[in-house]
Amino acid sequence: MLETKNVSKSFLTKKALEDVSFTLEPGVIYALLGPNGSGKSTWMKMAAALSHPSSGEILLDGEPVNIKSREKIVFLPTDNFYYSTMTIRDVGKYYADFFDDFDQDRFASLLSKMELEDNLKIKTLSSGMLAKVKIAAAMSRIAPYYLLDEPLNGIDLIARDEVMETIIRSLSDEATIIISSHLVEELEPYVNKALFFKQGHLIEACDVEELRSTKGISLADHYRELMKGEA
Ligand SMILES: Nc1ncnc2c1ncn2[C@@H]1O[C@H](COP(=O)(O)OP(=O)(O)OP(=O)(O)O)[C@@H](O)[C@H]1O
Repeated sequence: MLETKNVSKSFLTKKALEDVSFTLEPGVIYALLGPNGSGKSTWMKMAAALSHPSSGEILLDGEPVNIKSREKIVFLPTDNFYYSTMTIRDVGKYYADFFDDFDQDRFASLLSKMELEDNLKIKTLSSGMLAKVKIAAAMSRIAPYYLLDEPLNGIDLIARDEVMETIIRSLSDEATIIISSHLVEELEPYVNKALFFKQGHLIEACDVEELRSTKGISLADHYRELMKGEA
């Protein structure tokens, strides 16, 4: 279980997150939604043990997340962390060296689904192609938790659905995934639950199917309602 308990995070005087609590359940696909600067990446980096809460804690199976928890938590950050001279094949080797759970065959198959040749150099890729390589590498790890920060950035409209399907198909039934994105409509068909951040607060957690059946509104419309007044 991945539990966020009363987590706050400040950068000097800026409060990026304030008293946020929620638990990610196994086998659920979550959308992490909120306007720019609402704290989504800040939470992901802390859950990936790349930074620490100012107060509160994030617990993986009862223990505060730490370097060791990276074995169970796959994190896809927004920035590019590959060397420009690497080929896509080198990216696979680099992951295989770092992570025992990295599945080279799955990486090859995901690259082929996304029509990427593994002899291409990182510096020659378009931003959409690079985004696909990052997704293929992350989803080739076999882990219980995946945290994807804006994975669809740079990917064209037509390819987004294919990429989302590739992500979802790569998951085992028990795996938990949380995807942050501003592309609410694109995420909607694939997610079970949504967490809404606004100005550093978790303002709502909802079940997407329930939203449609009881309120008769889409996730995107619910988002618009909740974020009214935001720039
Ligand atoms: N290293 C940092 N130093 C100072 N302030 C930071 C730092 N990282 C984040 N912040 C601030 O914390 C707040 C939350 O930022 P965060 O990146 O988590 O938002 P976000 O919801 O991921 O935004 P976006 O959708 O634009 O990516 C913002 O006001 C941001 O300026």
